[in-house]
Amino acid sequence: MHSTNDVPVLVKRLPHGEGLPLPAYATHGAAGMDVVSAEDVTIAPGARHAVASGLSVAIPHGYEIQVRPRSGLALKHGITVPNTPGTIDSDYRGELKVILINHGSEPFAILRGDRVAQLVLAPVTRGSWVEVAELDETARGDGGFGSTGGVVALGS
Ligand SMILES: O=c1ccn([C@H]2C[C@H](O)[C@@H](COP(=O)(O)OP(=O)(O)OP(=O)(O)O)O2)c(=O)[nH]1
Repeated sequence: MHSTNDVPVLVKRLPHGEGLPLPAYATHGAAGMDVVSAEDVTIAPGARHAVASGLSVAIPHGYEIQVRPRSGLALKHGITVPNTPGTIDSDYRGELKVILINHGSEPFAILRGDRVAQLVLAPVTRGSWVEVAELDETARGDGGFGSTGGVVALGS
């Protein structure tokens, strides 16, 4: 594997992606690269759309790309990624798409070139199952789903 600070990712522009900027980090410390839309589309309130990026990629084995929402769009317009984080597999060669849902009350117009989401390159740890008849005991046991306490403000 390459240094986790600079992992080359092969990217191919599709015909409808010509002329658009590649996904890019907006600042030196940004975790995600902003990705732009390759299409004009309006998402009605409550509707979903797989937004074209105009790109296909070949991520090195051992990595994935996570498609995450942009907080500004979420806060101001209710636009988010319903499958967040979307998973781009290292063996996927189709077009990278950004699934967006409009939780707002107004139609949301996207213009070609608008930054719609961010892409986070991340290492993947794969596991393998070890099947056993019994698991070890712990103090938590089967407690979950709020077993350690609720929300103070709600008195629960
Ligand atoms: O936000 C996303 C999520 C997925 N994909 C592409 C890349 C990914 O590698 C492929 C499959 O995604 P996923 O495994 O999440 O989809 P699935 O519904 O399980 O379909 P499949 O049976 O094709 O794996 O679709 C995107 O372009 N954008």
